[in-house]
Amino acid sequence: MSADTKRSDPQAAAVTLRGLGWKSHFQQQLNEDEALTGLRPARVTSVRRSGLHVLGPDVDTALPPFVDPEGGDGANATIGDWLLLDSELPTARHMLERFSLFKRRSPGTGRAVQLIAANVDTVFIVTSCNQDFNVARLERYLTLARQAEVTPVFVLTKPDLADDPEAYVEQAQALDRSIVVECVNAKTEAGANRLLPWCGAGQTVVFVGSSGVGKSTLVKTLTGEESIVTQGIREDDAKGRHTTSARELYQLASGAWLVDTPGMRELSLADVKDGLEIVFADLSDLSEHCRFNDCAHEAEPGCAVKAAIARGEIDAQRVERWKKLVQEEAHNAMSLVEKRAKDKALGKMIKTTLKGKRR
Ligand SMILES: Nc1nc2c(ncn2[C@@H]2O[C@H](COP(=O)(O)OP(=O)(O)OP(=O)(O)O)[C@@H](O)[C@H]2O)c(=O)[nH]1
Ligand SMILES: [Zn+2]
Repeated sequence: MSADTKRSDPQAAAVTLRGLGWKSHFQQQLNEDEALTGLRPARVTSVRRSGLHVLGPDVDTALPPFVDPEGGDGANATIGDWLLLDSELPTARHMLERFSLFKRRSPGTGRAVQLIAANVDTVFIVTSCNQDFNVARLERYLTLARQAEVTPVFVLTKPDLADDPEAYVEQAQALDRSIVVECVNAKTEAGANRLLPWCGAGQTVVFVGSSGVGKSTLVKTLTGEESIVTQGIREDDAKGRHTTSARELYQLASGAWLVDTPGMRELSLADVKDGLEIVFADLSDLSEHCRFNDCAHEAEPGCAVKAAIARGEIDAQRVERWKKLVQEEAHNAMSLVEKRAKDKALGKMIKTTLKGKRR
């Protein structure tokens, strides 16, 4: 999204737990653990190297980075997380269990997991009714959404520039009959307002999609001109100067919270095994009937996938897209060390083969 996207100031409106996205999912955790009594919930609205910013009904402050002592891969508090604060200082004591999470592998550093955003309700997967429309890309975003356990909504923009927008809607819908497909002219208020059902008070949403598909245009309308507009919050940098930094979680006119972080663009297809099994459930089920456990569905005998293609029961192109994503996921999920070892082994194998040929 372009930097001139207008931001409403979360401090402007009265802050309530529910308005911040508090749900029974979180309340239950409080109720079930006596040790948490008396702690105050606040939501992480921004994450920097220097620390977090949290917002709650009676708190709006910077905090040092928080790592939940219970540990694990996802122990760092990230944007959208709920923390429980000590009433005095305030200090973060506990992180509440998330209901959804976008994460990625940081490139080049082996297995380190980077958390992008937590507790997101809806991901708007935006594409246009033109050459940007690409079924493989939609499947890729869908896989990321399913992995994160966030409800996907397809948003098809620029119908006003297309001869037959319905054809695009039909193609998107065919990917998954259970997903809502909205076809909207992003430049009109009526168009953007079609997204309001997912943007109620306390909902958390995020937009993904290629550059130029209309994400900023939609957000501008949803931000609303009448709300107090800022470019972010002022923070002192190390040299004591005021720098303006955008918050990564900010509020739309309807009361929803928008995740706006560059991390969303850099999501890679690592660790999306579950996502792939949901998006391509029919194909993974089918592959369980292949004779070989590790069937690549190429030329193996007894391949159930190939057989189903031959009988005309499944779409061969979809199978190819699935195989490509599965391969990409496996490659991304490998650590750098494993990748190097694999390359080395391959190099050795080629050398030996060449030697054998020469002989
Ligand atoms: N005619 C028409 N133009 C649109 C529509 N949606 C977006 N546009 C135009 O497409 C251009 C790109 O829109 P943006 O909102 O900047 O796209 P973006 O997805 O935010 O792009 P990035 O900021 O690069 O990620 C702008 O000139 C918009 O006015 C639409 O539904 N109809
Ligand atoms: Zn097979």
